[in-house]
Amino acid sequence: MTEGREEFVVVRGAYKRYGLKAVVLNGLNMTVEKGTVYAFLGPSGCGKTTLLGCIVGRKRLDAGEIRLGIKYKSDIGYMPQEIALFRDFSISETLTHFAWVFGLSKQQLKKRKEELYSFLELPPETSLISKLSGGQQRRISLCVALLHNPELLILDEPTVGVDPVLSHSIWQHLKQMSTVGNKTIIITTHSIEEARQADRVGLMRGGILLAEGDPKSLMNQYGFDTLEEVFLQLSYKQETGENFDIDCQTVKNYPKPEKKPKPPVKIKSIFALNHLIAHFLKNYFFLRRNLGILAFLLCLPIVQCTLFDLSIGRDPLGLKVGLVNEELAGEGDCSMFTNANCSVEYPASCRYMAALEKKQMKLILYKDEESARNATKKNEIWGFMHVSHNYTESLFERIILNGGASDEALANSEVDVSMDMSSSQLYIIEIQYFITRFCIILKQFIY
Ligand SMILES: Nc1ncnc2c1ncn2[C@@H]1O[C@H](COP(=O)(O)OP(=O)(O)OP(=O)(O)O)[C@@H](O)[C@H]1O
Repeated sequence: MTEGREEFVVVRGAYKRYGLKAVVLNGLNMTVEKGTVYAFLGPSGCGKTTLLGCIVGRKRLDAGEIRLGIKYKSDIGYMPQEIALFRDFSISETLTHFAWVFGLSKQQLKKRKEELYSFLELPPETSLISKLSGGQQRRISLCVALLHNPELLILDEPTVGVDPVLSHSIWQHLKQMSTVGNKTIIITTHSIEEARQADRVGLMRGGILLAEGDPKSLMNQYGFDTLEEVFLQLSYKQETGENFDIDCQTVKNYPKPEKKPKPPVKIKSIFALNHLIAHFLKNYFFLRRNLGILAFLLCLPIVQCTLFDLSIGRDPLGLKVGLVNEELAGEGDCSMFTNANCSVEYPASCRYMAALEKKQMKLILYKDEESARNATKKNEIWGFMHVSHNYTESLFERIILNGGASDEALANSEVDVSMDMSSSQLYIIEIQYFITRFCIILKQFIY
């Protein structure tokens, strides 16, 4: 520890495993001071990315503690190892989207763009991310992490695929950010040569930090001229030491706290307008380039509504329905009445039956309720209706009370008509008609 420097990232007794056996962090301790560049060195697969994921709150430790000098996720600039960019966007669209995510104003974005473009040597703004080389994409990813000038920068192998001159310039810029801007930076790298430029290095292997300190002191302490030799020496010591398991597959006494430690950072607020706009912009940029998908998305609700209406939105056709018409003494023969407009002679139940037949229901007459019920049980009909003997009378009473009614309302009125059909039967009708209609429409599409 350097005297007078504040601890900014503190990891104590960090444990993390995937599944039950693959222990990746095995009680790791690490300290990063404010305003320094910390290089995190270790062989591939030793758990560097996992630890960084826990620091930024993407992953959770099984046990241990991480303390940060910041509270919120938005104070971190994180460049993941994988290229997490929208491939369909141009560079300008990508930066505009992330500027909204970070809540930058137009002027701030313009200023940051000018600064970052000059030192990262980025391609023209209109270039599509998908058309850039791997190294160029990584530089855009780095640019995004630096965009909001965060207090803590976590960069997972930022210089992979970048030429040595640019890599040197990136390191110089990061060092300047830490000394002038008092920013704290953690970088993972495989390059021991690069790591020498850092203020402090952490050498990780087998789920723990073998050593940490400033590169020169480490080399002095172990009596070597290069960090590589220091690392080799420490690795050798670790392997020949007791209780060392190279793959960390079995760890005795793996801690099992009652609760997993909480992530070290929180989000500022669950709802933020700038995030909503960023999300909207993301979709807008995407759809602007994919007009086919836009057309499909616009048409989908129309197609869905049409299909829904065609399949279950209509009246069932050809439904066999029983009818017990007490008004006509169970005969249901309407031909003996004169069917003239406004004829008081013509029974209302006859108009009712005519209206149902117009709806293409097949009316089957039954003399009494008993026989209609039996037919329903035998599934000969879907259900039956019961028209009471004073249907016309009560209907007229109602019409007089309501001050008159149209002929159609009269015919469609359901006064005193009971329908005997269980709700499960109604559901079956709906489903049956839905399937039939759907199959018909599908057939039309196929042929
Ligand atoms: N989600 C996961 N599920 C299971 N195992 C995982 C998962 N993520 C990582 N691992 C394993 O954990 C170990 C550490 O992975 P991690 O990515 O942290 O290593 P690393 O040191 O960053 O490697 P590299 O330098 O190659 O990027 C690896 O053996 C990896 O296979």
